[in-house]
Amino acid sequence: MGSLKNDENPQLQTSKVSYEPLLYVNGVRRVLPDGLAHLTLLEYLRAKLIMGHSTFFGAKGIGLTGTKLGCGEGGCGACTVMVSSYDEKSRKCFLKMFFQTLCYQCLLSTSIFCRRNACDYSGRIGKLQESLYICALNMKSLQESMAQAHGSQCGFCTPGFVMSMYALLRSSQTPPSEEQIEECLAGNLCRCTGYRPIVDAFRVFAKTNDMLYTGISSVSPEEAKSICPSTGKPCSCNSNNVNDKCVVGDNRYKATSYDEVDGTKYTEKELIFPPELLLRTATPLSLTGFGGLMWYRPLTLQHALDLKAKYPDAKLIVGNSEVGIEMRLKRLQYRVLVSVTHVPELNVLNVKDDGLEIGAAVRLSDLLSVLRKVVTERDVHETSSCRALIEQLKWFAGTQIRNAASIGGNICTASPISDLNPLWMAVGANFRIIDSKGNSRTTLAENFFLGYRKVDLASSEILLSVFLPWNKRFEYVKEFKQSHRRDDDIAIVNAGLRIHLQETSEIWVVADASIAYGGVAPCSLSAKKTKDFLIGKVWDQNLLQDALKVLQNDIILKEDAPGGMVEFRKSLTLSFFFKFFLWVSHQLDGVKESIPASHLSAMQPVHRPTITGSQDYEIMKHGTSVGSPEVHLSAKLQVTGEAEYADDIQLPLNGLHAALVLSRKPHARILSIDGSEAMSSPGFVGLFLAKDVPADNKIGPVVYDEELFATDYVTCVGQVIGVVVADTHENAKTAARKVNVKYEDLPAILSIKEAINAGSFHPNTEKCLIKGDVDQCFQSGQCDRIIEGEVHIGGQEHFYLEPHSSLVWTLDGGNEVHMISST
Ligand SMILES: NC(=O)C1=CN([C@@H]2O[C@H](COP(=O)(O)OP(=O)(O)OC[C@H]3O[C@@H](n4cnc5c(N)ncnc54)[C@H](O)[C@@H]3O)[C@@H](O)[C@H]2O)C=CC1
Ligand SMILES: O=c1[nH]c(=O)c2[nH]c(=O)[nH]c2[nH]1
Repeated sequence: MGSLKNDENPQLQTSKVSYEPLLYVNGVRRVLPDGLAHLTLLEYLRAKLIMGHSTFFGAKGIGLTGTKLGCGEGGCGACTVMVSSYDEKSRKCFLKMFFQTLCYQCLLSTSIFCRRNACDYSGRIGKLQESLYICALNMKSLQESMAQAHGSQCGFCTPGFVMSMYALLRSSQTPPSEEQIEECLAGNLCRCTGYRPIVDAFRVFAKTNDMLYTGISSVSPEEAKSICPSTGKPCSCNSNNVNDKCVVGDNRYKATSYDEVDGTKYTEKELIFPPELLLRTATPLSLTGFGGLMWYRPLTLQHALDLKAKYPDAKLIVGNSEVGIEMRLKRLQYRVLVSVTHVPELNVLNVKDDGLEIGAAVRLSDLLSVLRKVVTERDVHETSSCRALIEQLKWFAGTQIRNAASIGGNICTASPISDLNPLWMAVGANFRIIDSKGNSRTTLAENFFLGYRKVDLASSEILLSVFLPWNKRFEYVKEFKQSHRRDDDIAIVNAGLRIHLQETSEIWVVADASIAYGGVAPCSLSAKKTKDFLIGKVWDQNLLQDALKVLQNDIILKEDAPGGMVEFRKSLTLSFFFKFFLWVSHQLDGVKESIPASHLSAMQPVHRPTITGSQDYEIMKHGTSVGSPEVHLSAKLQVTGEAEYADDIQLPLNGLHAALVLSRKPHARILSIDGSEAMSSPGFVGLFLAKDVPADNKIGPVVYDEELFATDYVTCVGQVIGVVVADTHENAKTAARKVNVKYEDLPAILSIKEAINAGSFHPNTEKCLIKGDVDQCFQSGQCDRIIEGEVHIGGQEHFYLEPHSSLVWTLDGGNEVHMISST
């Protein structure tokens, strides 16, 4: 069992408390065996038997496969679980479910939940009523609504959506608004439905005019006539007759109204927090994991600092949303992890006379709540920075990440596209740093970021807190972020801008300024020349033009800057400043009058109204389901998490895992393949290459023109060269990476342009589809408009959800092969 070594904390030598890491899952008490600190909660929850790397621990897993492993990096939401926590401050012996208790389990080390109550999503509706301490009625309503509204298609993302929505409902005192529902779903991706049916399924629970669902319209009778009975919305069919075109049958899904599901019940019914966890005194923890991993959870700052002194290379973790990715996807190996989630000094949120003190382990969603409160309580001029942070946090990843990720984690990761770091720099935040001997120092955020993921922290130091000063009168702060999409996406360029103005003789003069950008350099970057230029200048239209010229030469992006889109990114830096200038000017008497009317729209924040969508279709009644919108047969299984996917099927006890050996070259000749290092890798069982394929190595859906395993040449990165088989998936992946392939590089053609120049065309180009005569059409003079130009479209990376996996077994001594595969 996990235990704190007594020499590390004398206080515990006499203590009689249990040191076992404990969690309750769906109300069932689970003690985590030691040796599993390398596992994620997802792995623990999903496994029926827990296998270590080449060691069978014999530990019993839970087998709750309703929670899915999707992207594994905190982007898709398929692994969402609900985690209940007890509010120590209010000292109430009952649980209140907060939205911030929703966590990405796949990124969190199991033991983080030792004093928390993880509520997984799995099992039938009936089963849920028994096993959950929560009011199952509303979970059931959500599931029903999701199924009936056609909100699940492949169903892989469905449990994650239901959990996000359920957490919102359980933590809301009043029915949530449509905006809140959309916000809570921003961290969940769906690849099939296009979201409309999902949002429709959940909108039932919003506090809105639910005419759509109840049929009781608030619109005038005339308007009501144009409401399509098929979609419930105004539509082109102009029908109000269920037998007309674009009309669904009587048995179409009638979504339940908020009143029908009795939305008040879930707030009335208290959640039960396991009494054992309530009474239990938190204990420091020391656990081990595979490969000599040591995982600590200190309860005091001193203990955390002692650990840092003892293990200078120890990684502090809070949300683990960065370290988890580094260890799992980037294969970085950290021997010692120190989870500082329970260190009080790192969790402070103190509103002081001169500003806000924020502990480094404070979660982003907790900061957001405090900032929202502060802006209602303090003078408006003092909270310009707070409002900028609130806006930026709204677009920072998804809610699940914001509930887990910490301020310090974001700062110390020093990502070049961090949303918050340019703001900390702009607002003049101070970072308080403490070393393992207890000496502390402060540094300006502006001076903290030294290079690519490099910060001003010695190995003996940790970030203790951030100090956010209140704003002065006529000090304005604004945030900017441009990403490919608004929700749950990383920035292309982001920025924090601050200006302090002083009024002298009816003109506004710049007293101080700070301009910081992300996404333009290896780390967040201050536009220092622009700042120097601005100070002392009069804030008017002339300043704008001159400042843009200085800025252009201040933030330099080379043509081959990593991240590409150089011209676009350069223009973003300027346009952010332009918008900032307008936004500030608009608040200044004597300046706002000079803003041309045509520029006013540039100040408006982007506002996306809540999603609406409708589908017009014709019901063709054939006496069968064909032609009518039936709930599909798997829907019930999918919404309850019972549907079994290839990855959910438990392997037989001695089942083996395979991982592919992939080409790392775009075009090369294979000179040799050496598997010796892989063979000595833990758990290795076999390596199979082209020469081992007993039949034809050629495959293809129609024409067999691809090699199963590359023989002499590879023609793209990721081409399959072979397969390694091992006792666990992790071991198979590790061994596959150790297969040493020697290549001779050959010239690679990487774009269509290069292919045209090289005359390199696909051999089957005679098979092409032609419709009409394009040249004749252009020459006919009948085209309204002819637009000419060139468009280059890059590859589109699909954000993966269901992993590609296959389960294969043989019968009859290998003569009969069975296979289940994700499609
Ligand atoms: N996976 C995802 O989808 C997303 C990940 N992120 C990342 O999540 C991070 C947010 O924080 P967490 O999850 O809490 O990070 P974490 O627990 O993974 O720690 C991140 C880094 O910060 C260091 N660190 C944390 N607290 C520290 C402290 N007090 N003193 C010194 N070093 C400290 C850690 O050692 C580690 O190197 C950000 O770095 C961001 O890059 C942000 C948004 C989305
Ligand atoms: O500062 C960040 N904001 C995000 O929205 C995000 N998303 C992500 O993966 N990393 C980060 N970092």
